Amino acid sequence: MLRTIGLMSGTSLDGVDAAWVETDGERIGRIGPTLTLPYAPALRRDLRRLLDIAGEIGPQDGFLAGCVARLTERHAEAVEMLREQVWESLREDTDLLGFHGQTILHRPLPAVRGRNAAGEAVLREGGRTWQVGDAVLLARRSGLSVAHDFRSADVAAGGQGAPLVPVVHAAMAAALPKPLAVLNLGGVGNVTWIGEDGALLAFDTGPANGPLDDWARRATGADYDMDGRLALAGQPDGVVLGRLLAHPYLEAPPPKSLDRLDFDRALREAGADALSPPDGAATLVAFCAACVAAAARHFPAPPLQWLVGGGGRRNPAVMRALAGALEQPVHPVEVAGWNGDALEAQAFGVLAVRVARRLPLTFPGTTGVEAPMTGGRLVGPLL
Ligand SMILES: Nc1ncnc2c1ncn2[C@@H]1O[C@H](COP(=O)(O)OP(=O)(O)OP(=O)(O)O)[C@@H](O)[C@H]1O
Ligand SMILES: CC(=O)N[C@H]1[C@@H]2OC[C@@H](O2)[C@@H](O)[C@@H]1O[C@H](C)C(=O)O
Repeated sequence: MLRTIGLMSGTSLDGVDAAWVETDGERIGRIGPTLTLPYAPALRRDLRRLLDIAGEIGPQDGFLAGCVARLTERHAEAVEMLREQVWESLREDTDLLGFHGQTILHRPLPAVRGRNAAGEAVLREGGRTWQVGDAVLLARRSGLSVAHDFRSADVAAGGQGAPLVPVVHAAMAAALPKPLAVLNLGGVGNVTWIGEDGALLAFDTGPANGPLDDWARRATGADYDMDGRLALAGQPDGVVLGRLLAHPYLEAPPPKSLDRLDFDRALREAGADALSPPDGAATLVAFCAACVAAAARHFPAPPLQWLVGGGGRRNPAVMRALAGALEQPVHPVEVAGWNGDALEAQAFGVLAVRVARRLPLTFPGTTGVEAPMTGGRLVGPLL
């Protein structure tokens, strides 16, 4: 087994999650400490701007380079701090880092020829997914090998490039009763369905906290709707919700995945901007839950239960809406003994070892690739 630190900077742009895990890429051994280092407001703002301009800039862009340097530095700090904690608690060091980086653009090839996930006609150009972060600098700063660039080989092979975590969900859920649905509610939502025979089906459900965070920021100036207070004070608007529910992404069969901004236009066109702050928040919460219910219609068989990870499980308005929209029991992943804040970071530790061992990262049932595919790249000292 290798001792890894997985590092995830998610679509919420709130900071870097880091987690220590011992693993051979297939099984999980000891699970060590985890931490989250938030980004300074200025970096958060600049990363948010990067998402808006990513389609128009190239890899040499000066603004991008400045952001990447600050982002990588924050990751290096997270590694340094976590290694200290691991040494204090376990007297262990680390062999390998799994560095996801920050997705600033995600436009995989449409799964259906000539149509994007929203059903709109598009030219079938080469697909593209872009995670930024300087793996060479992180390897130099830490003195460790770094696995990175986890998604681009899959997209180049015609896959969706996301989600990647399902194979790790399946490993963690080995002893749990199936069928099982594991839902991650980050900026975007994604679900992993695991069948009784271990079959995997995984895809992005729709927007989750992303639009809700943007809404809360405009309405209250806060980074997110703390404890769902705004949403719990409002009522979902039936007309706006009805328009959103007609979005073709919901009915489109998997494989499918989303960019953090993919629904912004649909939300504007549905008239969400005209709603009061509480009703707008309640409508976005209801839509997030309805997207998950729509996702369940693509499952081969109903799950026995839903395990929910990611920041969305901390929002009581979201959890209440999910319980109302889904037919099976909904629990935070903690009921299975998992850590819902660190799950993605832990997964990138496991995926890093899969990169090093050339084990597949993606599968026909997860990203739609034709056959199980390896991916990712390694830099730094040889293992
Ligand atoms: N107490 C809380 N009340 C309401 N919402 C919360 C709370 N805590 C976290 N959140 C939500 O969770 C979000 C962060 O979730 P998370 O860290 O899972 O996202 P991420 O990993 O960046 O996204 P992704 O999984 O899409 O990459 C916050 O932006 C916020 O919307
Ligand atoms: C392109 C990209 O970064 N996608 C993320 C995003 O955040 C949630 C959802 O959209 C998921 O598909 C994916 O992340 C998780 C970690 C994954 O790949 O499994």
